[in-house]
Amino acid sequence: HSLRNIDELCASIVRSHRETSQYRLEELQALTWKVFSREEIQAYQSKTVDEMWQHCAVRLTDAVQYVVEFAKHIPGFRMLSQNDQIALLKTGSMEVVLVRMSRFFNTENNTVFFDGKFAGTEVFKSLACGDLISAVFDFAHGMCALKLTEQQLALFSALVLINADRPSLEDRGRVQRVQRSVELGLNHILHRDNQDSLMHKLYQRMAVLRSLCVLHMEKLRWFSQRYPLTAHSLFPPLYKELFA
Ligand SMILES: CCS(=O)(=O)c1ccc(CC(=O)Nc2nc(-c3ccccc3)c(C(=O)c3ccccc3CC(C)C)s2)cc1
Repeated sequence: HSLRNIDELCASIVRSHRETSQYRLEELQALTWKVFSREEIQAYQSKTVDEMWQHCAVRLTDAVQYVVEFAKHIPGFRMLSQNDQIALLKTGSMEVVLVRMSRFFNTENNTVFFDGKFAGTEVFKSLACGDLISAVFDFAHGMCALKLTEQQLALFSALVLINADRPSLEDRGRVQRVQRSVELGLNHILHRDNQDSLMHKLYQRMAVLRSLCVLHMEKLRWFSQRYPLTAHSLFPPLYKELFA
């Protein structure tokens, strides 16, 4: 890998991240003061469990669509077989959504961007999965503490996605080669920013992400057993394809 290749790799991943982010950082930083009123919070809390799950699943699926676009522009991702691309997205897309969402987390009042405003954990009460919600908020706090730049976040997101340890990969070797080049890119960016120490913290974040997504799948299984109609007919197809 000549330095030129690594620079080009980083540039294309950063460009793809920028072009597939639903919201720009400055856009949402201007919105952090917009929180939900008592009446709006009441309205969310009086939704039934399946209404709120469906409401969130639609937004989550929207965010996942952008991550699929991001993946398609990562050099080497399109060279992988269709099955391997799906396998990586099946397990990685939710993780990248969580990494991206943590950019729009207001640590001052512990709120996350949701439905156009910033929501505290109480907004999600009717989901009946408080442990998942608090784990997501804790993860977002941890990510904010690292104060990643958009470029570092772009390379980290690509590394979260291109993971050769994912289950049911056909050509693990080829995924390893793409993963290795993305790792070199992230190392290069962190070294250039004089933040080599961030690398091991980012690997710790990846371990937390994996446990978060296991929790998400467990809750989804619990939900679809309890509300089979909603899960099978009202959830967005992509959500079912990737998470069910
Ligand atoms: C991701 C791209 S982005 O531009 O950063 C972006 C783009 C769009 C938005 C707006 C948005 O859709 N926010 C959502 N927030 C939450 C949420 C919810 C509970 C706690 C914390 C955040 C959503 C979820 O549905 C969610 C997310 C993680 C785990 C669990 C769930 C609940 C599901 C499984 C029923 S959707 C925010 C940020």
